[in-house]
Amino acid sequence: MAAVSTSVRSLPSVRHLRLSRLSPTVAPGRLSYSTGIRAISPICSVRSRRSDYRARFSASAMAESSKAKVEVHDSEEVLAASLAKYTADLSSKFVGERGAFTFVVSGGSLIKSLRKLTEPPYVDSIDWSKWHVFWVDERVVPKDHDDSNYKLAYDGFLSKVPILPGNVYSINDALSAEGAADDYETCLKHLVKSGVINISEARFPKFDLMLLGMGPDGHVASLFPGHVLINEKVKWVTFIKDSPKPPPERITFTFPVINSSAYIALVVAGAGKAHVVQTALGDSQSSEKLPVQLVSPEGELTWFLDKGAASML
Ligand SMILES: O=C(O)[C@H](O)[C@@H](O)[C@H](O)[C@H](O)COP(=O)(O)O
Repeated sequence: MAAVSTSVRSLPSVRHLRLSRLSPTVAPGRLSYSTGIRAISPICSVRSRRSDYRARFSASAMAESSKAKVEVHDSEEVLAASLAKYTADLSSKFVGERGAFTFVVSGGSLIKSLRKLTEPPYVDSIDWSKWHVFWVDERVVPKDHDDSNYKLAYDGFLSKVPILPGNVYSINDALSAEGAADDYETCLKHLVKSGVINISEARFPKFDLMLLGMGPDGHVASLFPGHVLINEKVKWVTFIKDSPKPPPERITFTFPVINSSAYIALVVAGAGKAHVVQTALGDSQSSEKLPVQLVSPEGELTWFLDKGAASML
């Protein structure tokens, strides 16, 4: 762990490590705020023409994190409390600045870690009416299927807070994987146009906060190690039909979209992922990066780890 220096805040249960990583070229986010939010239909059924699938850059040429914050918590319970405060603070910042808060979730154990947001004080203090909810990836199954990330988020989070149903942007589950990816991208384009979602200088959607889980193989969203999709540089949303993690058919945001985010939280708990956390945050010499190592937002990246996940750092 060269290149890691410790700067600890006074919170008793939290260890903050400030990482100074390799490339100095990735500047901290310059946020641009748009106004004039218009309500639009959450049903994103307009089809777009797929642009060519062009992978013009190799994954290893993508930017690496210039800096990331790492929080290590005594337990997943404490992690969840910290994640709730972090999210609530960003919600209030963005609602104050731009009148909306665009919030992206993944599937997996992350949703359980959002539970503190559904309890006091946050359930009462957050301005939920300004929230717009998206998925960084989704399994192409019906919304009432046990594998659905929408169902997971609905059961564990959305059904417990007063977010407007019209501000929840789930996939059209009547479409094929390819169709659902096109449809979701078109939906994002409408929301960028109407000012709900910010746009980055590189003309990708710039979400206010994206929460990512990480798989034990280092995947994020549905971007898996060694898969061609990690090189996608043009599309906003793409699809996979051979996901190594079941179910096989999914749609996923691409790295240019993920890395346009103003804030990203990588939420990882459990000793089973300690090895990959060590690889991701350590001084890896390998030229082939894991997907999680390609998470390098324009804005701020914070890792939320419990002791188990951080045990090899
Ligand atoms: O739909 C999915 O499968 C995901 O969005 C995926 O990227 C998930 O976040 C990781 O696999 C971590 O999942 P766990 O936290 O459950 O291990």
